[in-house]
Amino acid sequence: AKQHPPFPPGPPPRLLVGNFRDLPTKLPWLTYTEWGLQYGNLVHANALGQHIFIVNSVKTANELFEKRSHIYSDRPVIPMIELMEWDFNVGLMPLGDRWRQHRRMFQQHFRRDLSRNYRPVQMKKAHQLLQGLLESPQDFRELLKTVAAASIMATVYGYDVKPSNDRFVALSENAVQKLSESFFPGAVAVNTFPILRYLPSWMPGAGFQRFAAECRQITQEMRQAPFDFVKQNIRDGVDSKSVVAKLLGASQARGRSDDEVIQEMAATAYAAGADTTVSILGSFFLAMAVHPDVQKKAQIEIDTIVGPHRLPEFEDRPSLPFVEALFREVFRWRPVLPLGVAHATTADDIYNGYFIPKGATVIANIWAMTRDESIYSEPDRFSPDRFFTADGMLNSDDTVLSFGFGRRICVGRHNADAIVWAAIVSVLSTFNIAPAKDANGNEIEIDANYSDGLVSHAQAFACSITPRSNTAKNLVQATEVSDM
Ligand code: HEM
Repeated sequence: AKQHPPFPPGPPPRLLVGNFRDLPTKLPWLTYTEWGLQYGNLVHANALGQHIFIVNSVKTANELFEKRSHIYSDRPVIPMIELMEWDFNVGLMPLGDRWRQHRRMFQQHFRRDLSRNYRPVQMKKAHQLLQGLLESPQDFRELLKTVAAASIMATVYGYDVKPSNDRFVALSENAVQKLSESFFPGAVAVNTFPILRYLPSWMPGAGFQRFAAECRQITQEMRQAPFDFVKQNIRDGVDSKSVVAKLLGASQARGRSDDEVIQEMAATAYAAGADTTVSILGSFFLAMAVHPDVQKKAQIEIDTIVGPHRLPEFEDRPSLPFVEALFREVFRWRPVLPLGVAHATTADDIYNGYFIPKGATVIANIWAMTRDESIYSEPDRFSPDRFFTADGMLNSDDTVLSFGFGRRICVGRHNADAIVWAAIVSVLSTFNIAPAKDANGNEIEIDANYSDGLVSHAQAFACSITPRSNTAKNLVQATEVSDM
């Protein structure tokens, strides 16, 4: 074998299995962050011959994923994804023409300037969230799922999701659920290190083949059903604005039939955008329930700028710096995908004298980056004030690390940014979020544990959600009337 520079430091490998047994299966980002403190900003591990690199600082992430994006933009191969026919998802695709075509299609409809077109519909969905909170505040978690699904379905398919038991949402949830089930057994290690799927003992048997066949059928239906809905609407002359309608129009104008790619792209928007949005909004509710002082400060800002007679609009955003800082802090405090989505290398590389081979899995430990004490003092504390300069101006730290890096950076981020801001500002302006009380009137302490998995969620917690005032209540009710 040819000589190469050393690998970066990491936990000492064992005979044959390497670090396989060191790989954490519970909240792995915490262990990786400890490894970072012990070994450095770039940690090397080796599981059964697969090289894994963990990037623990923003600086190293920028050096590798951004400046050397020509090397660090592939995805690790996941054979089971293909078996289930989930490989239509651009986020899981290896680099190549197919990825480029899909990514371009997303780009064309979700880039920053065009994302503005979706704002009215997103604000409307945020207002529907308010109506839901008024009617059944105890169901807020379900309502967050609805607002996330509804904003994407409206944008992509021009489809208005029903408040409950919506058939397209059920189809997609089912398919996404199957996808995450497929990550078992050994869930987290497998999510993070897809190569482990090659392990003979984990090789799926006939049961798995049946499971895969079932998945294929569901994902097929998930792509087809809402797509047919759009086609029907186009024939009826009632949809020209949804992403799918526009893509179909453009492809027809070029005399092409791109139905399949369009279906795939649309279904991916849901798979990538719904659960992630639910997670960040859940963290917002949690943060507000435990930090009444922060909530109050944001509400005072909104009251001062927007006044009591209307709800906030996107145009208010630049005038609401504290809400902006709060928005940034939610994303920092609880990054949605604490380990991002794994990248892979397409060539050998040397960084700071260390060797990173072609085909390695490279993980952005976003959790560690958001806990970096040299940038964020007392990182576990929820404090929007950290985003202000000494003279009270919003600072320039506006990169949302939660959206990932380089050529693979979240292609829906402008859309996500808008719906999350719209929901946050709308809720703050009209509701108070507080811990729930028990029968004796004592506050129930909130247990803020987070789930494992690619997308991490706050586990169920109770909170009290009440209108801030009668005026606020009236405003919420009034939006309902105008939507009818
Ligand atoms: C709060 C909401 C969201 C978060 C936190 C989030 C986060 C992420 C992250 C971490 C990645 C991987 C980046 C990397 O590889 O470095 C990603 C990729 C992606 N996201 Fe998002 N996302 C969100 C919402 C959305 C929405 C609403 C859409 C669609 C409209 C979307 C579409 C995608 C797609 C298609 C990819 C794959 C890109 C590729 O591999 O080339 N995301 N997202």
